[in-house]
Amino acid sequence: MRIVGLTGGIASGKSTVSNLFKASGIPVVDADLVARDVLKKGTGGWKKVVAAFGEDILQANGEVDRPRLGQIVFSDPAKRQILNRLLAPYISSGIFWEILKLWMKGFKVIVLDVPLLFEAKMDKWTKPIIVVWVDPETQLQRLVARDSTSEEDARNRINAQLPLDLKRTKADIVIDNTGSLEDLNEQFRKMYSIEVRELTNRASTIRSWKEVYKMSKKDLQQGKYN
Ligand SMILES: CC(C)(COP(=O)(O)OP(=O)(O)OC[C@H]1O[C@@H](n2cnc3c(N)ncnc32)[C@H](O)[C@@H]1O)[C@@H](O)C(=O)NCCC(=O)NCCS
Ligand SMILES: Nc1ncnc2c1ncn2[C@@H]1O[C@H](COP(=O)(O)OP(=O)(O)OP(=O)(O)O)[C@@H](O)[C@H]1O
Repeated sequence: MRIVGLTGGIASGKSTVSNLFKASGIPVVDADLVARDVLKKGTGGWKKVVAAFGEDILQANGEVDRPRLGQIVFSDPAKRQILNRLLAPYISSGIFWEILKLWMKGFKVIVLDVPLLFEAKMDKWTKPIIVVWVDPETQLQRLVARDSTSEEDARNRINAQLPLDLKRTKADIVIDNTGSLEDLNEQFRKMYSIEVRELTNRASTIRSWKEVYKMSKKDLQQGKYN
């Protein structure tokens, strides 16, 4: 199985590119969705997070108040590190199972969409690595507009990740998403036809599911990605 890595900065356009992959028939494992599942009411992750952050982070129905928890951890690196370390084992297991399910269905190429691919050292699972880049001003504007948030909160969230310009230097393929959606579509089509389609015929990045499991234990489970 070939695992294509998809990453970038917050609101740089990873989900938008993911949707283009899905529309081309390539399945995507979305780490943000896995991270949501492991924080649902009553799960192991939920219990640990409530024990560490207190019941103030809960809504009346017992689910985590995500914007509230976000305000706390994105303005305080030490608290973010606590959250990362608590959730990392659950997220890594969740990602592992999603990959395994796709493997068992017989997919030869899948995309792993992880905002913190480099921070969590999951980049070594994936080849090629696609970084969706956007210029800083556009990134800020899109984040503020999408999440209806303040510029200060948006800057905190952007600064919680490795700089996008640094991620860009680690990429095999860079998609510049500063322009229009048509422009993005065009870049995707070119990249897809040149780079991705032929991957089905090349050697695998992952040879056995045991290897994926071993890696998920070793790196991500330690949660050292702050
Ligand atoms: C703090 C939480 C509750 C805020 O939830 P919210 O719904 O507001 O944001 P959402 O989960 O949709 O994330 C939006 C974006 O924020 C960025 N982000 C999320 N968590 C982190 C983090 N720990 N460090 C840096 N950036 C992060 C990512 O780019 C992500 O795409 C949530 O982000 C969370 O549980 N984060 C910890 C889990 C994690 O590391 N997720 C990243 C996937 S590996
Ligand atoms: N080329 C574009 N032109 C205009 N708007 C865009 C473009 N690409 C993405 N957007 C918008 O920018 C916002 C961020 O895009 P998207 O949600 O795909 O980013 P993301 O990298 O997945 O974010 P996150 O890290 O938070 O998951 C969305 O509202 C999306 O509709």
